[in-house]
Amino acid sequence: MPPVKYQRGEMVMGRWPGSSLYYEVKVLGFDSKSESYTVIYKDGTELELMEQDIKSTAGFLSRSRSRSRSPGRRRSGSRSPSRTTRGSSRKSTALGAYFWLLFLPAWVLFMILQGDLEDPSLVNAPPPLPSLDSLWDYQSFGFVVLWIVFQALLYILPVGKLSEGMPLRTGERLKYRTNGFFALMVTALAVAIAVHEGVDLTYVYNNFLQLAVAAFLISVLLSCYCYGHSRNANSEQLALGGNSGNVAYDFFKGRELNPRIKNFDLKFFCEMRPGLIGWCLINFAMAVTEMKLHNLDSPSCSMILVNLFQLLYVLDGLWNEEAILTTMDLMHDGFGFMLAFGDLVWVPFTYTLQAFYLVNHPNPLSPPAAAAIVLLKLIGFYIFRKSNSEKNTFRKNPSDSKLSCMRTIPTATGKSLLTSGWWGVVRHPNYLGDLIMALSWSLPCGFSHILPWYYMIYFIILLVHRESRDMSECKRKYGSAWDEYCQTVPYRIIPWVY
Ligand SMILES: NC(=O)C1=CN([C@@H]2O[C@H](COP(=O)(O)OP(=O)(O)OC[C@H]3O[C@@H](n4cnc5c(N)ncnc54)[C@H](OP(=O)(O)O)[C@@H]3O)[C@@H](O)[C@H]2O)C=CC1
Ligand SMILES: CC(C)CCC[C@@H](C)[C@H]1CC=C2C3=C(CC[C@@]21C)[C@@]1(C)CC[C@H](O)C(C)(C)[C@@H]1CC3
Repeated sequence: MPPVKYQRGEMVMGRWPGSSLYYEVKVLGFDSKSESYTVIYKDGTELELMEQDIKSTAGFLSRSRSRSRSPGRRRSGSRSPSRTTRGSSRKSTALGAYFWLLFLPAWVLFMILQGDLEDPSLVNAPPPLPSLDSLWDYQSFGFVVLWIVFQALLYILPVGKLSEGMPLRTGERLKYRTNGFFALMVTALAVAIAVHEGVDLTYVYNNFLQLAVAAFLISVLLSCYCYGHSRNANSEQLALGGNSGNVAYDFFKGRELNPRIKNFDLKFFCEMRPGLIGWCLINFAMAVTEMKLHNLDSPSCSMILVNLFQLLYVLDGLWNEEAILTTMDLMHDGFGFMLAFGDLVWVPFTYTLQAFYLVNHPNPLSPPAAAAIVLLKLIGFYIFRKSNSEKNTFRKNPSDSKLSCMRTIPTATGKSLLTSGWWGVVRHPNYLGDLIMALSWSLPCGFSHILPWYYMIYFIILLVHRESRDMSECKRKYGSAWDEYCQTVPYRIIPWVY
C-alpha cells in the first residue's frame, strides 16, 4: 500500500471538481480502498478527492496566491479559470436575471388578462392592456397586507411543534414553528364567519388583477428588504448560489439562506403560509363566484374537483409541514425575488388559474370521466406522499425501524442515499407523483383551451430543471456515491421514459 501523503488535519489545496481552481481545504481522512481523501472546504462542503487533485499549500501559494478563495465565496459562473469566459458568463448571468425580473411579472399579468377573455384562445393573444391606474387599488393592497399580517400572527402563536431544520454549515440547527395546519383551520373558521356575516367573496374574482399587483409590490419590497438584510450577514449565512457580486442576479436568487427577524423565518413563512393558504381561499372564492354568476345551487363538478384536489395538496403540505425542511428551497436556496415572488404572487395567482378559468368556461364532466380523474389524482397523491415521507423519515433518522428493510448507498459525507422503495424506482419519485396530480388538476377543465393546461406545462419545465439542478448539486456533494446511485436507479422522473 502506498504511504498516505497528506495527513488528517493538514491544510492543503484541493482542486474544485470539474474546474482547474484550487481552494484551501482540510484533510479529514484517507480511504485506502478508494485511495481518496475526504476533505472539507472553508464553506463546509465535504468532498472526496484523489491525490492528483491535491497540492501542498506551501508549493501552491508560491505559484498562485490569488486562487485560494473558498468555493462558497466564488463568483457564480466562475468555474472556468479563464478571465474572458468568466467575464462573459457573469454578463449572461446578469442578463438572465434582468430577463426573469421583467418576464415573470409580465407573464402573470398576461395569464390573468388572457384568462379574463371570453375566448382565451391563443389566437386572441395578446389581450388588451388595462390602463396603469386600473392596476392599483388601495383596498386590494390593504386586503393583501391584512392577509399577510393575519397569517404572520398565526405563525408566531406559540401553538404547535417547534421543529429543527437540517444542520447548517456551522452545524447549527434552526428552529421552525410548524403550526401550518392549525393556521389553515383558523383561517377556514375566520372565512366561514366572514361569509356568514355577509362578506362577498366575488370581490376576489372581480379584483383578481389588482390583488395580484398588490402582492407583487409586497414581494418586491420584501426582496429589497432581504437584499439589504443580507449585507449584514456573515459568509456562513449566505446561500451558495446567490453571491455572484452582481446586484441583479443576487437580488433575484437571494443572498441569505435563512433571513430572519428574530425567530421569524421569512423564507419558511412565505413558502408555507400566505401564498399556499391564499391559493385555497382564492379557489374557494372562484367556486362562490361561479355559483353566483350562473345561478347554481352548488359549484360545477369540475370546479369541485379542482377545489378539492388542490385543497388536498395544500392540506397535505401543511400537515407534513416539517417535511419542507428537507427540500431544496429550504436547505440550499437563498431567499430573494424568485422565491418571494414565487410564494406571494406565482402560487396564489397562477396556481388558481384553473378555478379562475372555470368561472366563465364551464366544462361538464360525465360521472365515469370524473371517477377516472379522481383515481388519477389518488394514484399521484399516493406516490407523492409515500416518496416524500420515505425521504423525510430517512433524513430525520436513518435508522428508523420503518426503513429497516430499505437498501442504501453510503456517501463520504456520512449521509446515505435510499436505493429501494420509491427512491429505487426513479431518482425523483416525488416529482412523478406531483406531475400525475398536476395532470388530474387540468383534466377537469377539458381541452378547449391551453390556459388551464398552463400549470401542467410550467410544472414539467420547472421539475425537469429542478431535477437537473439537484443532480449537479448531489454530484457535487456525493461524488462517486452519486454516480453509483445513478447507475442503480437509471431513470430520473418517469420509469423507462426519462
Ligand atoms: N407545486 C410546486 O410548485 C412545487 C412542488 N414541489 C414539490 O416539493 C417537493 C420537494 O421537492 P425538492 O425540494 O425539489 O426536491 P426533493 O424533496 O426531492 O429533495 C432533493 C434532495 O433529496 C435528497 N435525496 C435525493 N435522492 C435521495 C435518495 N435516493 N435518498 C435520500 N435522499 C435523497 C438530496 O438532498 P440531501 O441528500 O442533501 O438530503 C436532494 O438534494 C417535491 O415533492 C416536489 O414535487 C417542488 C417544486 C415546486
Ligand atoms: C417564480 C418561479 C418561476 C418559480 C418559483 C417556484 C416556487 C413557486 C415553488 C418552488 C418550490 C415550491 C414548493 C411549493 C410551492 C411552490 C414553490 C414555492 C410547496 C410548498 C407546495 C406544497 C407542497 O406540499 C410542498 C412539497 C410543501 C411544496 C414545496 C416546494
